[in-house]
Amino acid sequence: MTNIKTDVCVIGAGSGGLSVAAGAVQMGAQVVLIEKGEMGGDCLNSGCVPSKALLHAAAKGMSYPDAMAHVQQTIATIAPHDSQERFEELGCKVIRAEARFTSPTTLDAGGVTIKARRFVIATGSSPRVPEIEGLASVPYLTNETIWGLTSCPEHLVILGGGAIGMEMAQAHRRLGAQVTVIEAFAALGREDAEAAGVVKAALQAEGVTLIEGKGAERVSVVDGQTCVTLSDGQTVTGSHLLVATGRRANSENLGLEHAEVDRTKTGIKVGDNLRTSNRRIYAIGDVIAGGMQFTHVAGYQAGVVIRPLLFGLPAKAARHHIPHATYTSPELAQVGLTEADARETYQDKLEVVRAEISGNDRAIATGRAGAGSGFIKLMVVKSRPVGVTIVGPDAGEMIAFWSLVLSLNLKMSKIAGMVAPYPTLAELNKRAVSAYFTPRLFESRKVKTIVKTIQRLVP
Ligand SMILES: Cc1cc2nc3c(=O)[nH]c(=O)nc-3n(C[C@H](O)[C@H](O)[C@H](O)COP(=O)(O)OP(=O)(O)OC[C@H]3O[C@@H](n4cnc5c(N)ncnc54)[C@H](O)[C@@H]3O)c2cc1C
Ligand SMILES: NC(=O)c1ccc[n+]([C@@H]2O[C@H](COP(=O)([O-])OP(=O)(O)OC[C@H]3O[C@@H](n4cnc5c(N)ncnc54)[C@H](O)[C@@H]3O)[C@@H](O)[C@H]2O)c1
Repeated sequence: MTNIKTDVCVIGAGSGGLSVAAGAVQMGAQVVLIEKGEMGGDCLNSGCVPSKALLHAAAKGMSYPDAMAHVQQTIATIAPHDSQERFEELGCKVIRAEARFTSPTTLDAGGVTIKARRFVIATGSSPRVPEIEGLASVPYLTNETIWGLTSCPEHLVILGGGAIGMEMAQAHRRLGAQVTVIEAFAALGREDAEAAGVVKAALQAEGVTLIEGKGAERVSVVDGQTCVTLSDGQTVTGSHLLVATGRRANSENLGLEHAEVDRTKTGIKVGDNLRTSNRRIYAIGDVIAGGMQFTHVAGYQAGVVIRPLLFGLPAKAARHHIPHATYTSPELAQVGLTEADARETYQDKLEVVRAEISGNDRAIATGRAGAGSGFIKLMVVKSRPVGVTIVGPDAGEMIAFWSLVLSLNLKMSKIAGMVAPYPTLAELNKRAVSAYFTPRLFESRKVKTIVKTIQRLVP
């Protein structure tokens, strides 16, 4: 039995855990990093990276085996950055075992007892498989197993029209599969409804069948095909079933009861400072109850907890400037409040301004400005943006600019100082800001009177 004493012990070597470990060790702390599965976590091995690689391969028209080879190649290229070797070179002690707390200050990992001044739980999440009659006894895929397919499914039935469901639907349709998405409520239901509508229409135009507002009641296998019976009695039969109905925090089996760390059904409870009910233990990333489950959020939170972990300084995680994007074509990106949420919060104080992709010269020149190609929408309150929605080409790239705007709480007049090179999609940002000033400048009697007066006076 080995005993280790350390400054910081990080559980989980995924997006959040790796960032904390790298930051802490490079600033001089002793760090133990524990991982029970693959280094790199969900994002590298079964989430962001393979899904974006598959979407790319599908857009390029690759064959299914070539697309899956591209997925594996992409993972292999990025993997060294997240590897045990790299983290050991940085100075971390890496233990490949399952961690379990044994007391508020100690945990066990594969027979090693670790006592740490501070712990960071970054154990992520797993697919949430709903309780549907028959589901447990049929073969189904999740984001963890779909990457093992070697030939294109004939008909992929997807349960859940969230980010995973819609990205996988488009990729598989483009790779040649028939695809049906079954969504109990509304597909991309947390997004701006109008922007989600643009994505849904694009997928449907490519041949994806989208069934909304009907839950799956029963699943069975008939003649080797998977048969899903919906709440209205309709049946959908396909060759493969992908379950993409949300995530479940990996907060069980951690021995949290021994560590005096409180959790709810949806994950570990933390305050704005990301501290759990045990003041020595922090939690970041997907494992947090009610958190935003994205890689860049886990990374951002890692940066936030470094302050109290290493310097004993207070720190607070903000949410209002955190963007996210769904990488379908067109992409859908959001930061801050959607129009519906902003309307509820600010009512008639809210101004919404927008610009259409169809009017953007770069989009026109590159054949991406057709009907239904998308838009940018700014939600403005007292001359400051409180939310931005972009649906269209490269929306995920464009939203980063607005994250800075919201983070600095910039006024529209300041943002108007930005100049985008011509011709770029980024000009759309400027166009939306102009739309805010157009009525104030071009439709104002007061401005016209002032200009006329000055023109009479200047020599
Ligand atoms: C299909 C899919 C696509 C996605 N696409 C995107 C995207 O495009 N952009 C984006 O921002 N986000 C995306 N996400 C979300 C993103 O993957 C997660 O938000 C991110 O990985 C969370 O990071 P994390 O550090 O909290 O957890 P993870 O990266 O999952 O890491 C947790 C690690 O902890 C380990 N672990 C768990 N329990 C223990 C234990 N007891 N002991 C030791 N180790 C343990 C796990 O094995 C795992 O390696 C996607 C997710 C999925 C499923
Ligand atoms: N581009 C990205 O950043 C990206 C991509 C994929 C995943 N992710 C992250 O991973 C998370 C999980 O993705 P997800 O798509 O699994 O979850 P999700 O919560 O985004 O969507 C799940 C969908 O499944 C539906 N659903 C639930 N139970 C159902 C049932 N029984 N029958 C039919 N529909 C049902 C829900 O109404 C919901 O629309 C995302 O919320 C996001 O945080 C991010």
